[in-house]
Amino acid sequence: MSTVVASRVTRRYGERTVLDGLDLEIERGEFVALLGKSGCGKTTLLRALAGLDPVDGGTLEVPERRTVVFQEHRLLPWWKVWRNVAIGLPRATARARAQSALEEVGLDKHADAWPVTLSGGEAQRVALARALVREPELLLLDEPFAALDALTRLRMHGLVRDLTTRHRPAVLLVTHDVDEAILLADRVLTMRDGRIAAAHEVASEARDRGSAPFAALRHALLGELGVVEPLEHA
Ligand SMILES: Nc1ncnc2c1ncn2[C@@H]1O[C@H](COP(=O)(O)OP(=O)(O)OP(=O)(O)O)[C@@H](O)[C@H]1O
Repeated sequence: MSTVVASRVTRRYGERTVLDGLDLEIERGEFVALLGKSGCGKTTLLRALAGLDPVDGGTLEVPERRTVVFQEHRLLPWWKVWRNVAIGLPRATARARAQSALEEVGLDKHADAWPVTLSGGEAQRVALARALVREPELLLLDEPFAALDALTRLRMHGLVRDLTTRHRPAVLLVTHDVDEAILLADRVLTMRDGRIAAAHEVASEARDRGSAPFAALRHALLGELGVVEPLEHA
């Protein structure tokens, strides 16, 4: 069963058509990564799915319980960490639920800290806890690791994989990082001319960075993105 069904979605900014009859389905519990050249409309699609921006045409079916993690953590500086996680939760259980979400991202000891005292990676883990505490059916990730250093990013990949395997939301990850897309997603999509141009299922062998399937998929994706020439006999 699909959690997300986008059908013939269009979005225009003035003369420019950014989404042009786009179709997309995401199954329940499926992790989908979306790649595409800068400015091709990835964030526009994600924001439409989040309900943050309208569309001009087509239909969108998305679950009520959906949350977004952005590139920047967007924690409120005047609230302690746990309160940031607990925003909008019923008061009686807020602290306990926030605490357990923070435990899941390894930050329960920071529950009473102020956001300003956290590192970039820690703040982004709090943002993840804040998203997951709501038990979303759809988790939208808009380049959430892009601003992190390489080592922290790798740790975040492991964490996100663990968390999504445990909670099983449908996930749409917008990223520029081809390796990240392959390592995290069940399916990698590329976007071009306002539509999904290609879809690749990721075989479990391809999640090994040293493997031939990883290299082949990486090359195919970079070819689709116009970064390398496609292999003639791929
Ligand atoms: N509010 C807006 N008003 C006018 N044009 C916009 C607006 N938001 C986005 N655009 C344009 O729509 C196009 C798609 O933008 P979008 O942010 O969705 O691309 P993207 O694929 O996420 O890019 P990037 O990878 O660089 O983040 C761009 O050309 C952008 O300039």
